[in-house]
Amino acid sequence: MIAVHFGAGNIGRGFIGSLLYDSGYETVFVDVNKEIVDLINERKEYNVVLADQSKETVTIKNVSAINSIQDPDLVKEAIVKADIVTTAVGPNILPIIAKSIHEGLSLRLESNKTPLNIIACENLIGGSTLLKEHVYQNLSDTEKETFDQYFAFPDAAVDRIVPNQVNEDKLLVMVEPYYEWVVEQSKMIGDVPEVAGVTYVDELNPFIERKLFTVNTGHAVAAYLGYQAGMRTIDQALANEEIKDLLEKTLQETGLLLSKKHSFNVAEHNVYIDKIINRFLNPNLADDVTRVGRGPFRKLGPNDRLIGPAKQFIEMVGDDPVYLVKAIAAALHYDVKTDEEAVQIQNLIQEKGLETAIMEVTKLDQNSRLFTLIVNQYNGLNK
Ligand SMILES: NC(=O)c1ccc[n+]([C@@H]2O[C@H](COP(=O)([O-])OP(=O)(O)OC[C@H]3O[C@@H](n4cnc5c(N)ncnc54)[C@H](O)[C@@H]3O)[C@@H](O)[C@H]2O)c1
Ligand SMILES: O=P(O)(O)OC[C@@H](O)[C@@H](O)[C@H](O)[C@H](O)CO
Repeated sequence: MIAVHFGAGNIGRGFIGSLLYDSGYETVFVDVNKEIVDLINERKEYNVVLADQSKETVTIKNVSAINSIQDPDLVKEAIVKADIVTTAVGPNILPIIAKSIHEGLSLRLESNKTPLNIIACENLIGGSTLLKEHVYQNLSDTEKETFDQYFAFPDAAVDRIVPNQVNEDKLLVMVEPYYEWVVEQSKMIGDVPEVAGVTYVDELNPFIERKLFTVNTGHAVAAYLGYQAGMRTIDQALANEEIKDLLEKTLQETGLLLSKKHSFNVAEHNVYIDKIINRFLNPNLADDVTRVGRGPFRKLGPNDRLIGPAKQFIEMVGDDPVYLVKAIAAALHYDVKTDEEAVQIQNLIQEKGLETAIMEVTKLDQNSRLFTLIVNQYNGLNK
């Protein structure tokens, strides 16, 4: 069995590649990072180390890699032979890889008319659906019908904290022991691929919202407040009782929304929240606040981990989301010079003013309740 995986980065090697190997796949990584591609091809294996006291090491074998800048034709040929295609490149890169996927799928139709699932393993709601939209962008109606007959883009939720790697061995990845990969089976085509550790569900929305609005909302709170307080890592940020308290209160807000919207059992959800906070406290991860806070433009997007639950909290709970709004204001203050999106937001605020910046980033209506709450919080009126 052959898996083609776009993105041989932290989650690609440390999570998806690892589960694919466990399931008997030969994995072909596609990446633009020459050093990583060359090393994978030279060694044909890499190590994954668990970030706990055991420091257990697993060697991932049966891997190769293609440099999609140097060898675009090899990417297409790999897609022709693939039994599954997965991605972990970051939401902003999906439109870029869509071109190779489109070309690969078109070539596949000439010689291998078997069903294929393409699964985006990114932190966003409807990631595979978005990828499909980009792949289908320039197809005629007839081509779309043919693609629909053979290809599917089931959405997924992936959860495993993989920090930035600072190892001498450039292929080694240190990962937390915990992981969860949930895939929407109702949107799949053909036989369901056997991937160890994947949970197949009929409806993904409760799972992706539970993950994004707990793990990633919580992470964002720790990162943006931690950064403001001068902390380097997430566990250091949470050693500060005030930040930990704000994190817990924010997750109570998203928990209230999630329980109401998806009829989650409140006690069970609280156990989930505690488990997530304990994962953040793992001192072996040393997860930089700047990795977790990266890309604030995306993270302040209308359906992402901060604005998404805050908007829905107002609509469904019928109250003001106090702590989510504090996190949003902290994200608007995030001014890391090496983060292009942070620089973009700070420039917007300076050049066009706070209100226009909030509208452009969050797409909120300036007459909405949430917009007013954010402006007041940012200006220090809501303590
Ligand atoms: N790291 C985590 O803890 C974690 C956990 C769950 C989900 N995710 C999600 O996984 C995705 C990847 O995150 P990551 O932490 O692994 O980032 P990363 O930067 O470590 O990996 C991304 C990889 O994509 C590659 N890439 C960039 N442009 C490409 C292109 N055009 N074609 C092919 N490859 C390309 C990069 O070279 C890099 O190797 C993101 O959507 C992230 O939200 C991350
Ligand atoms: O990957 P991002 O930038 O969307 O979010 C940063 C972190 O919150 C994220 O990578 C988590 O570590 C991950 O989602 C845990 O499953």
